Amino acid sequence: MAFYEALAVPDCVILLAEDSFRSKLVIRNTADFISELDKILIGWTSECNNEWRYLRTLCKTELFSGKVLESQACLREKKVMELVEFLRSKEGRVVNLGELVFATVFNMLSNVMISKDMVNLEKETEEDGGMKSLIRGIIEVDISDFYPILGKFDLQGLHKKSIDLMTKIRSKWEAILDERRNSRESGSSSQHDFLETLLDNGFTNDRIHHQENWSSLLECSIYNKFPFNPVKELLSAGTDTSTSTIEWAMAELIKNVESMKKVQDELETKLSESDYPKESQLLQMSYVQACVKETLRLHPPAPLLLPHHAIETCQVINYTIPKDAQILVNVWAIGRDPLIWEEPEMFRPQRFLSSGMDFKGNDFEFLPSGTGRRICQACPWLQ
Ligand code: HEM
Repeated sequence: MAFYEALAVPDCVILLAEDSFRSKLVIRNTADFISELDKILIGWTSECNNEWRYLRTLCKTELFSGKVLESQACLREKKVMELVEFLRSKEGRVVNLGELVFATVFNMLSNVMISKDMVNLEKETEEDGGMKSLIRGIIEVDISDFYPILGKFDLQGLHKKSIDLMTKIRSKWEAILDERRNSRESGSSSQHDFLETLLDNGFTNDRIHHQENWSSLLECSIYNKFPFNPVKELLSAGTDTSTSTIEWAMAELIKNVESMKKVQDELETKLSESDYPKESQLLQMSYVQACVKETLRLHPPAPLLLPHHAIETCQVINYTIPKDAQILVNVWAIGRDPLIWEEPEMFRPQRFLSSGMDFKGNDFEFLPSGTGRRICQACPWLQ
C-alpha cells in the first residue's frame, strides 16, 4: 500500500505517493505564470486573496448551499426530462449523446446563472448564437496553460483563435447584461438568478467584464482563453466536467454489460413509483452512485487538477518544493495506482459499494474534485 501524505503548504495541499513520487507530482518554477494570475478568476487565481474569498463565499451561499441546491432541483429535473423526451422522439435514429448532454448541462447552469436556455438540443440556432461552439472553444485545453514555456510557440494555433472567441463571447455577454440592466431599471426584472445576485452586490459591468484589464489580459496566455466573469467561469467549469463524466459513464456501461444491467435494474426499482426521476431518489441508488465514483476514478475530468502554487519553500519527505513552484497533482495516476486499487484498469463500481470513499477531498486515493481550500466548489455538495 502506498503511503500518502498530505502537506498543508499555505494555499495548497500536496499529495505524495512515497514510492512513485515523481510520476504523481510535477513541479516547476512559475514566477512569470503567477504574476499573470494575480487578476481575478475563482479557479485560476494563484492567490487566495480577498477577491477570491469573496467570490467563493458568494458562490457557496448563493449557488452551492444545500438550501439553494434543493430549491433548484426541479429546474434540473425539468432539463433532464426535456432530454429524455427529446431522445424518445429520436427513437431508432442515431444521436450524438455527448452533444445532447453538453446542451442539457449547459442549460441547467445557464438557467441558474441568467434564467435562460442558451443552447438548443436539436441544433445551434440563431437565438443561441452558436454559444455551444464558443464555450467548447474556450475550454479547449491549451498545453501552454500547464507548460507556459511552450506558450510563445502556440503549438496548437490557439492564441489567435482565443482572441477571436473572447471578443465574440464578450459581445454576447454585453447584450445579456444590457438587457438585464434595462429590465432592472424599468422595474420589470423578476429574476432570482446568480446574475441578479452579482448586480445586487454592486458588480458593475466593468467588474463583471474586467474591462479595465481587457487589453492587457489579451496579451497574457491564460487570460485570453478563459472567461473573465464569475458567470462565464462557472459555466465553463461546470459544463465540460459534468459532460465528460456522463459520456465516460455511458461508454463504460456500454462496454460492461453486467454493470449496465445492474444500473437498469436499480433505476427500474427505484423509479417505478414516480412519473419522472427526482434528484432525491439518487440517494437511494447506491449502485448508480458507485458507477459515478468509478467513472471519476478512471476518467477524472481534470486529470492534473488545476495548477497549485507553493507560496513558500518547504520539504516534503526527501524533496524540496521551492517557493513559487507550480504543483500539478496527477490524480489520474493516483486513481490507477495498482498499489491502491485492485485491477485498476477495470471498471468495477462494486469496489465503492462497501468502501465509504467519496469525493469530498478526505480520501487522498480518490481526488477527482481536488482537496483542501481550493477543492471544487460544486462537488462536495453533489453527494
Ligand atoms: C463532475 C463534475 C466536476 C468535477 C470532477 C470537478 C472537478 C474540479 C477540480 C478537480 C477542480 C480543481 C481543484 C484543485 O485544483 O484542487 C475544480 C475547481 C472548481 N470547480 Fe469543479 N468540477 C466539477 C463540476 C463543477 C461544477 C458543476 C461547477 C460549477 C457550476 C464547478 C465549479 C468549480 C469552481 C468554481 C472551481 C474553482 C474553485 C477554487 O479554486 O476556489 N465544478 N473542479
